[in-house]
Amino acid sequence: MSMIEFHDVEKYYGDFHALHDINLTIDSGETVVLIGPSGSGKSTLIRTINGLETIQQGQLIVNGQDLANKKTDMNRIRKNVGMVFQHFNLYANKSILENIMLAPRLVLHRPEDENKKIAMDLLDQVGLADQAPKLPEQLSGGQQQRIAIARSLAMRPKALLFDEPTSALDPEMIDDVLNVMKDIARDSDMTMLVVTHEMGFAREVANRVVFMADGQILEDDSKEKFFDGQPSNERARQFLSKIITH
Ligand SMILES: Nc1ncnc2c1ncn2[C@@H]1O[C@H](COP(=O)(O)OP(=O)(O)OP(=O)(O)O)[C@@H](O)[C@H]1O
Repeated sequence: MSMIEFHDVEKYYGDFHALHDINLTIDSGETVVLIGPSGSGKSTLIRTINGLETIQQGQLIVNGQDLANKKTDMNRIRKNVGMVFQHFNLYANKSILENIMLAPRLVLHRPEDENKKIAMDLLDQVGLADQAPKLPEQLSGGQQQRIAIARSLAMRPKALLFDEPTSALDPEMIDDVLNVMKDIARDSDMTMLVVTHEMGFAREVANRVVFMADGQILEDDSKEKFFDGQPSNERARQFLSKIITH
């Protein structure tokens, strides 16, 4: 079953044509890595999926709902599709535990005891149970990003979108975050779309690699074809050789 379907999607920022003729289907449970040069439209594409950006043409179906349909309930989409940002976006004046418990309490009306148990289990899963009472600023960037992932998971979404989750982190913190993401990809039936230049992550857990440039999808391959058989698109090949040698 498909979780996300783009059909002939076009997106403009004013006169600027940011997404051209996007056709992409992501099945439930798949992990797809989206790569491409800076400014190619990766963030724009990922942000259309939970309605942070609107599209002007084509059809975008998420969890069976057509986002162009005015009757579509965006809150329901966002309950099912979580997002992890480059800069964590934690609530600065709330404790780590409260950051995780807030949305399930307000949106899902999850009972307090159950909410706390789920939050503590998630903190344990990301290796940060001892940080529960602290404020975000007392944690490192890598720890904050693991909290942001736990916060998304607390909503029990069907899909998680990651927009360059490790690119604001010091190098020594990147692996801890990637390991949490790899565990989710391997051990759950979550659908994951990940914008990242971390090709080790793609090699280990992605099902597919999608390459974008100039607002278009130029390559959409299985991981095996992308890394072993080489992408057929020349720009994708060049991009791959650059990021892997650097
Ligand atoms: N709100 C906006 N208004 C106008 N133009 C925008 C807006 N957001 C993005 N753009 C433009 O759309 C293009 C695609 O941007 P986007 O952030 O999606 O690319 P990206 O591939 O994610 O880049 P990066 O890897 O640098 O984050 C860029 O040329 C950018 O300048």
